[in-house]
Amino acid sequence: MITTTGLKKVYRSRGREVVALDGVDLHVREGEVYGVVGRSGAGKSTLIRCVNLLERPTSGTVTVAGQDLTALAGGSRRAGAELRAARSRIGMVFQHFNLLSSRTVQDNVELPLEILGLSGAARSRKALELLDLVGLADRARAYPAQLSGGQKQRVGIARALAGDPKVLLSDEATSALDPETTRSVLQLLRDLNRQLGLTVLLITHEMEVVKQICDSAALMKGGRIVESGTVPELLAAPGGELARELFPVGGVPSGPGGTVIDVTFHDDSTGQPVISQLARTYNIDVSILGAAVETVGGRRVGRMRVELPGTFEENVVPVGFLREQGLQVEVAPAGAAQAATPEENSK
Ligand SMILES: Nc1ncnc2c1ncn2[C@@H]1O[C@H](COP(=O)(O)OP(=O)(O)OP(=O)(O)O)[C@@H](O)[C@H]1O
Repeated sequence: MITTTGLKKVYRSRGREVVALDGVDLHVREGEVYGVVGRSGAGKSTLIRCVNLLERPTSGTVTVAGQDLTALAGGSRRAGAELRAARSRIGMVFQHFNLLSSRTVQDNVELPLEILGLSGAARSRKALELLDLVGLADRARAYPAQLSGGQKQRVGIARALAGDPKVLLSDEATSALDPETTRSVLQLLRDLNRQLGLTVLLITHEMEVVKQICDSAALMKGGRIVESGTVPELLAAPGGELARELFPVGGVPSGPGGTVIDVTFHDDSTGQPVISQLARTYNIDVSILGAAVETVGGRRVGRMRVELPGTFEENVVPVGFLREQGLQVEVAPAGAAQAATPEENSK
């Protein structure tokens, strides 16, 4: 649904060059919620602004719903008619809501419809429908100053949906909200994603956002995507930074001579007594070093770090047994597992 290839953005200011995007290849599938995370300055805002061409990339292409936006005329200051039309099909929500304080809630939602040239009656009908969808039908006549932060963001979301977009971009939509309001706004985005088949690309610096609603995620550093994949894939990636941050599980090995493995299990296999089966079947002592079960993207995911006696070679069969039970097994990253060599880590 959204594809960028070789996306590069270089800002030039006062004779200095800043490479904000350094060759970003992003692929967001239709109907998924995709989160881009990274520290301040990683290039997240630039990326999202390049996706709807609010910022014109220095090079590379952006395709949304099969249309190459970079081929359309115009840019950040003055977009051509085709680009304006394409943009109206891409909704965007902002961290600070960007509502007009002098307009009522309903009039804020009607604004993009005015620009699209809808008649007064059609605008009003559509705005009320959208406010109902975000749970604010009774606040249509209120002004932004009379709303809570969460309600303001709901208005922002209703306004973003005015052009019936298939794609919604979210620029740190929950960063200004408290944790409880954050959860309810994220739940709304998830519901809209499912109900309307909306593809959502969001940027955030909060791992909780990825945990709660993302199907896929990417980690940005220095203008590049350094890790990406579906959330289950990321959780299973050995030593992956996103996996560690999404779902930290620690545990110190008892000493040298053992093999430390991280076992990840999903919905079906949570609650199965696989570790005791392993110990019984192979008559080995299994030490559990750390474990946790969490809900990530609406699915129950468990992770356990266990230590098996002996070298990795001696444990090939027990590891194979765990994999046959549908579990993802990776040799724990170096440092945790003294017995593991780099080759073993990549097995
Ligand atoms: N208009 C601009 N002119 C010059 N440099 C810019 C401009 N916008 C962003 N940059 C620089 O580009 C780099 C990436 O910035 P960007 O805002 O995309 O990062 P970010 O990950 O979104 O960070 P934050 O969460 O702090 O916004 C930074 O070094 C930033 O200083």
